[in-house]
Amino acid sequence: MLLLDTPLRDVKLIEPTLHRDGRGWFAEAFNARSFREQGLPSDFVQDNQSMSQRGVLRGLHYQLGQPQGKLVRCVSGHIWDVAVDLRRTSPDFGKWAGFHLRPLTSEGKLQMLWIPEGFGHGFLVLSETAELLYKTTNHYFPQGDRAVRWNDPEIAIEWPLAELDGLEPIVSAKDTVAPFLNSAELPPAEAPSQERIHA
Ligand SMILES: Cc1cn([C@H]2C[C@H](O)[C@@H](COP(=O)(O)OP(=O)(O)O[C@H]3O[C@@H](C)C(=O)[C@@H](O)[C@H]3O)O2)c(=O)[nH]c1=O
Repeated sequence: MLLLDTPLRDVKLIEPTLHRDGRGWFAEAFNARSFREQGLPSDFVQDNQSMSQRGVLRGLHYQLGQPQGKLVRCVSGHIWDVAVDLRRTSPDFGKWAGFHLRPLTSEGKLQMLWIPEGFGHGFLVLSETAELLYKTTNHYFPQGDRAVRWNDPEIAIEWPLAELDGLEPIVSAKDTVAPFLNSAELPPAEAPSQERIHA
């Protein structure tokens, strides 16, 4: 398994070893021991799966109280995934990075994105449909469910909207009215690792 740095500190691309043979390929998409050895969390508690149509834009989401680190994998279609650093004390606060995710990269690699607790997460679907699988380090906590506006000019994410050929992004009612970063209720300054609730 390879762990690759990205322009955002602590956000990593993960490439599990892919074993090809005459039947196709095999990979350990997640191995708790390998994750621990690389200094990554291995105690994921929830697996989420979502399917979206072309043009769907979900985000930018995060949770207060029970922050979620997310291990994101696109298992069908093509998405552009984005992480925004919402850790107030981080030198990268407010910075974003975007990643094209597909079941396999153009070089035939399996690639996942690790987004730690304290980041906002979103994605745009560029194919007719796309399915996302992601593991989380904490359970869904509806009372702490929060979003920052996907097109906040202060964050200035360069969403690849031109790839939608004129289609307007499809955004949930909740995400359409999400606050901008300057008025959003953000996670506490210190990562509350000891307060993480894995009930
Ligand atoms: C996220 C989530 C939602 N739900 C329910 C609530 C609601 O009825 C329905 C759809 O929820 P949402 O509109 O919040 O789904 P969605 O917009 O897909 O939210 C997700 O977006 C991406 C970008 C993330 O990073 C995720 O953590 C999550 O926030 O599913 C759960 O039961 N468990 C969960 O873990």
